[in-house]
Amino acid sequence: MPGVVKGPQTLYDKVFNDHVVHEQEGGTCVLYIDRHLVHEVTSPQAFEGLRNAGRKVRRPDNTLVTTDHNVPTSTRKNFKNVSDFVKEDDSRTQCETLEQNVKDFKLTYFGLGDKRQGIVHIIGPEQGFTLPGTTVVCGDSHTSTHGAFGALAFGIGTSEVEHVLATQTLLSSKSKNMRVQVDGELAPGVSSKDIVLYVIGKIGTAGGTGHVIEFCGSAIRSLSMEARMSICNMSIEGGARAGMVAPDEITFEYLKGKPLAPKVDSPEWNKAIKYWSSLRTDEGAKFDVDIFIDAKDIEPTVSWGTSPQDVIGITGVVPGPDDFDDDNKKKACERALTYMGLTAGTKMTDIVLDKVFIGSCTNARIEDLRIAAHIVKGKKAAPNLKRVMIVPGSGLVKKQAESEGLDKIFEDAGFEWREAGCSMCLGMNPDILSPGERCASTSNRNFEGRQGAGGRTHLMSPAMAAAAALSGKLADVRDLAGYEQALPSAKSASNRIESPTSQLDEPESDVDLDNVLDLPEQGQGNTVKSSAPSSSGSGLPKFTQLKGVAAPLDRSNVDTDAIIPKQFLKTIKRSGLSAGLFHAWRFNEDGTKNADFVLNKEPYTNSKILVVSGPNFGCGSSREHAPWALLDFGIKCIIASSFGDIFFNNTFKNGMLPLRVADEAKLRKIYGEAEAGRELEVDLENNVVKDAQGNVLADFEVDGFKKHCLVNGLDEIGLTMQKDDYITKFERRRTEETPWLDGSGYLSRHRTGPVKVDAAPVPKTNRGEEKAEPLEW
Ligand SMILES: CC(C)[C@H](C(=O)O)[C@@H](O)C(=O)O
Ligand code: SF4
Repeated sequence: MPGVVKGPQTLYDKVFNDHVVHEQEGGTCVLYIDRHLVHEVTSPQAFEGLRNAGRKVRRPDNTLVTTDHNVPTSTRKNFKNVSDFVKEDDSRTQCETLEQNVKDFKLTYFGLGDKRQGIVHIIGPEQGFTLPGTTVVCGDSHTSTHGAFGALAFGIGTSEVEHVLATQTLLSSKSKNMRVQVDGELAPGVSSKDIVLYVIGKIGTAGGTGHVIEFCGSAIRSLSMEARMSICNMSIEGGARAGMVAPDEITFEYLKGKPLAPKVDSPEWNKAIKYWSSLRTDEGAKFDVDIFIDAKDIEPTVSWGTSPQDVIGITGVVPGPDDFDDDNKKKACERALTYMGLTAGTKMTDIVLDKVFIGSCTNARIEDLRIAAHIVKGKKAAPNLKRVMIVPGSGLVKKQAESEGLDKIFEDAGFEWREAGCSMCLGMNPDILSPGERCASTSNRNFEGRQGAGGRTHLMSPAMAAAAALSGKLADVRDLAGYEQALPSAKSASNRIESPTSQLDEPESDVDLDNVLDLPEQGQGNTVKSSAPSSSGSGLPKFTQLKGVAAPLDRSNVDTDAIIPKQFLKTIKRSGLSAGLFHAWRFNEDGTKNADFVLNKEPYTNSKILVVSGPNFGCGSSREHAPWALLDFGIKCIIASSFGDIFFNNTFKNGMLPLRVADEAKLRKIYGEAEAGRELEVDLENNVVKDAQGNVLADFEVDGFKKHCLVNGLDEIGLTMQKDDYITKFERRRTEETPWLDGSGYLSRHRTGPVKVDAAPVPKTNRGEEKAEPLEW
């Protein structure tokens, strides 16, 4: 059976195995994708790729599009269209490009004129687009959010967005299993955000690399779906591409009445419940890593530094380099303190703030807003704060909050009540921090410059952010009278947004609905005409040997925000991105080059290779702009002890080689050569790194299939399309076994029923059970 583990299986094993279309020797699988979410930042180049190759979107009915990152959160009262509404040229171009693509490829779209618009990870669950046991992807690292439903959900780069649009599959190999078990009762004032910050503090931002985390234990089971989503959302901050929670009654209750979930009590619903109930880890299943946490050890937790692992309980003090053993960590701590303008030993509650942001895909759901409103009711924002923003995660969250009067509570307290979008989580729209400003934020990343160049972020829960807004400093929510009632107990956690059924037939869309269908024409998909030839197996320049200058970079945990900050993500092209490479490090504030940064020094201005001293290079965001920027600069190979999973994957798609050298001594030797300004040679055919004289410095391993593609310059989409028969067969079976996954259920006036695939009946086995022949790539 392809990809199937013999014996007891984990939740992840089950969902993965159920989606294997085909497995080839070496473990690379064609994995079927049930749900594809698309937004404006990571899709333009993917649609362009489809157009250039004359390819179609294979399953428009399983694709849902919205705009969230670039959108202003100012009032939409006078909204007519994005062209007039979005004032920044590059943001507007991205929004307009998305709408053109939606029209051309006939996709379901929630634009700014539609109440269902919102952050992509909020709208999927809200609509029932996210369902247990599905595979969910998006060109966005926080796709891990959807794992809260027992879905296998992970972020992908733009090349993979194109791959999914074209084939409804991805090429993937099995990850390892990691279990994070949190048992016991949470102390009053402690919420799911504190759990996940605490976990990341324990395992580190690379702790989950190469793994899928299953969150379990009594503390997790007691949480609402909203709270579970906040936890899975931040799995990526713990290095894991995906986090999962086994679906249960709380999950099923949440899904009842959601527009795209099967209709409650219908035969489909009953069948679905039976299947969903089987999605739990078998007794005795093996985890590669096990972490046990006692819920009572967790206190309200906040971040002090510039990595999500830099966290501490609110009663603690800012740590200093002496608190760490590891050299890389000492250096990182020093850097973080300088950036954050903090002194070791300062009490966390003495840290004075400039702004508070309650929003993002981590914490902008209705439950989050209810908690924050409960804390601030009848009180006022501290006078020292320049701004307190509440940004609901979606139009529906906003509507629901307004129906409960939460907007009034916030406005009476002096907070701003905004429209839905990503907003100050990363500031691709006008909501940003000014240099040096300090913000209490319910978002997920505290990277340098994340909320605005020079801005300083402290991560925390909505309850803690609300408390901070009242005191003007970081604050302990437990010092406020009545705080216990703000945080919902598990029993009261049925915060379902009533399904806006009327909107199904009458969406308030700003796109011409006659051009927006939700179904492919009888399995044809929607093609945009192009004179270019369709699929072929080749496409990228070949990578065999690479000889050149290697630049030493003395950093650890380099996130992709640092490799290329958000302002450079507004392009709709893949080229010209070197201008943004390491922007905050390479350039001074006045735009001149920082003479101290390695890539500005000779001979490194011509580097072809980057050697990084610390681990976890390319962690965080899924932006493929990071490898594009490196490549545009001339860097084709990065050598480090470890990499963020999504970045690692993205580099291969661009004919680049991320090279893992785990052996510390060997990496130090390579780094030494780079420091001395000597050339290196990376010989992929023989799997070795050599110095300029040809002496071998290290050997390395690369996945066989990935190497094959690099050495031969193969295009994975073309290769996968050659396996169309297998994909079609899988889809037929999917229609038989999980019919609720066909068709998206929107715009019923256009619907004639579920997607019909003229399938010969297939035997009722678990999907994926059929033995496939190895792919001959
Ligand atoms: C724009 C997108 C690629 C990015 C991500 O992948 O996470 C963004 O959502 C972020 O949070 O940095
Ligand atoms: S992390 Fe922030 S920017 Fe990224 S999807 Fe979530 S809200 Fe948007």
